[in-house]
Amino acid sequence: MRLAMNYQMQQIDRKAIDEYGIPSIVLMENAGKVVVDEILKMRDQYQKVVIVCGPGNNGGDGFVIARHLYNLGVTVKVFVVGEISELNHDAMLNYSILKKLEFKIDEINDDSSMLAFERFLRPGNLIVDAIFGTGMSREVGGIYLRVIEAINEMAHQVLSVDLPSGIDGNTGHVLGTAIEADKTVALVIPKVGNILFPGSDYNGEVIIKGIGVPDIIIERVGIKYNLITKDIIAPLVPHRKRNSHKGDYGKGQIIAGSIGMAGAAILACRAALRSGMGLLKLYIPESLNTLITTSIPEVITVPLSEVRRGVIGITNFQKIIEDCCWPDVIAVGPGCGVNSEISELIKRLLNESEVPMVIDADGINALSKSLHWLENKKCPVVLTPHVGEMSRLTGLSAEEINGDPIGTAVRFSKQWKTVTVLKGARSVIATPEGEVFVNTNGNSGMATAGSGDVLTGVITSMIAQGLDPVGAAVLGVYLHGRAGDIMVAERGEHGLLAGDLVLGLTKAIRELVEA
Ligand SMILES: NC(=O)C1=CN([C@@H]2O[C@H](COP(=O)(O)OP(=O)(O)OC[C@H]3O[C@@H](n4cnc5c(N)ncnc54)[C@H](OP(=O)(O)O)[C@@H]3O)[C@@H](O)[C@H]2O)[C@@H](O)CC1
Ligand SMILES: [K+]
Repeated sequence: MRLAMNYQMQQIDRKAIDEYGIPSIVLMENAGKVVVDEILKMRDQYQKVVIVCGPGNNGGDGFVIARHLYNLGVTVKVFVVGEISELNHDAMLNYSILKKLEFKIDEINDDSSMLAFERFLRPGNLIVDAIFGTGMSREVGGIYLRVIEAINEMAHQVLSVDLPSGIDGNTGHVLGTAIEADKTVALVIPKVGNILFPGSDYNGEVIIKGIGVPDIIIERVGIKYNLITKDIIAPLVPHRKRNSHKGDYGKGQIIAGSIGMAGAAILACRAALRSGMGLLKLYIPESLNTLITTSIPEVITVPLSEVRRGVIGITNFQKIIEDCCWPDVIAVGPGCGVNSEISELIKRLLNESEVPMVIDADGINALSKSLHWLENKKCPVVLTPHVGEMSRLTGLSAEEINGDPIGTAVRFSKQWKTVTVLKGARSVIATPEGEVFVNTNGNSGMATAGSGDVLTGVITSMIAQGLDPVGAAVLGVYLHGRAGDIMVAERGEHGLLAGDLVLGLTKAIRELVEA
């Protein structure tokens, strides 16, 4: 599903209205009706609905909602923040209909009207926030700020129309203050502000509802951002034929592990095999061989001589490079440690190998000192940095990256021609062409050691099974998050281990296959 910024939503509206002749008032009517459907589903949770309207079309949606609820016999009260005379055309039209129905509509524009409004912010009243949507253009101030803060302080249940007022639909940033909604009905397609943090915390549950805009109009706007949903994921899951053998499910090569970090190698391998890879070779320092083969007998280990205890020596590189025509994919980095040997190996693999490469963890750290190596790469590269690693790659602060995760990932991918998986509570996958996929599943239990190694294993596995690097990254991130959700539902968030995610993976894949 596409994910829009405000201006793209406005382009969709304009195309629907001007080029396809769908009157704006019809779109507003549809918008109001789909929100009413959601309000009716909550019927046992309120006695009265209090609708707070702003000056634009978001407010216009609010008036439509009021009319339909009134028709259905629900007790409704309507407020306009600011001056009724400043309502825009369509909002004014719907306001006028309400007036003809002898609705009493009050303005909130001074201390006494503010006090009168606050009396409605009590238990039993559902507050509908129709103040601002995709037209938010600046920081909230004045009477708007007072209204939003009063709602946050006193209201018991709030439903936002399209976006919580005060959230920037382009970024998810809070423009001064914002409504803390329990539920948000996002219209047509979700906006970035419905999905990214901190906005996501203000949206509550997000419900996406169409309002009769044909898909072709949305496609013609050329949006490059996507929300990862099952409709994108389902076709990516590798098919398993009854009459098949392990060679049909790909061969992978993982270079991982060092003394003290053998677990990273084990987790990446388990995740790769548990998500369906046919054959896997793990290249490890020889002193880890016994430990690894006893922990995970299904993997073929290639023990390599060490330059010093637990670190693969440079003399092995020729063997790894010669072997690199064997697999369908190479992953390098989990638990390798930061050392000049691994840096040299990555440089040579980038220069000489033509199979797709997944670079994670210490591989990323090695690369961050010499990003220009990417200029000479012969293979597609997937990088999977978390915010700290992205900071090392770009020189940006964590705050700057968190403030613009999509922009950061897109700029990096375009500059270095990589598929970039910027991991976080909303992982962002960006392609060199500027396409973006945002993932929303997963939970805070997954913020645990080894979680990234599992993701590397899944993405590597999906490339081995024939997916292109972008598809593998998208499916891998989704499955990883879903595995976390499944396991947390069973065990709770606090004690989730990365190893649990490996178990969850099989369940997440099965869920998709059986759907
Ligand atoms: N277009 C369509 O066909 C459809 C749109 N739909 C609905 O419309 C919504 C978008 O409507 P919209 O474009 O009118 O913008 P909206 O969010 O109502 O606010 C704009 C108003 O707020 C004002 N304003 C902004 N920031 C402010 C601030 N900080 N403090 C004070 N004022 C501020 C701004 O003033 P201005 O910037 O012009 O000075 C302007 O007056 C969309 O989210 C969806 O709900 C649906 O009905 C389906 C059909
Ligand atoms: K709103």
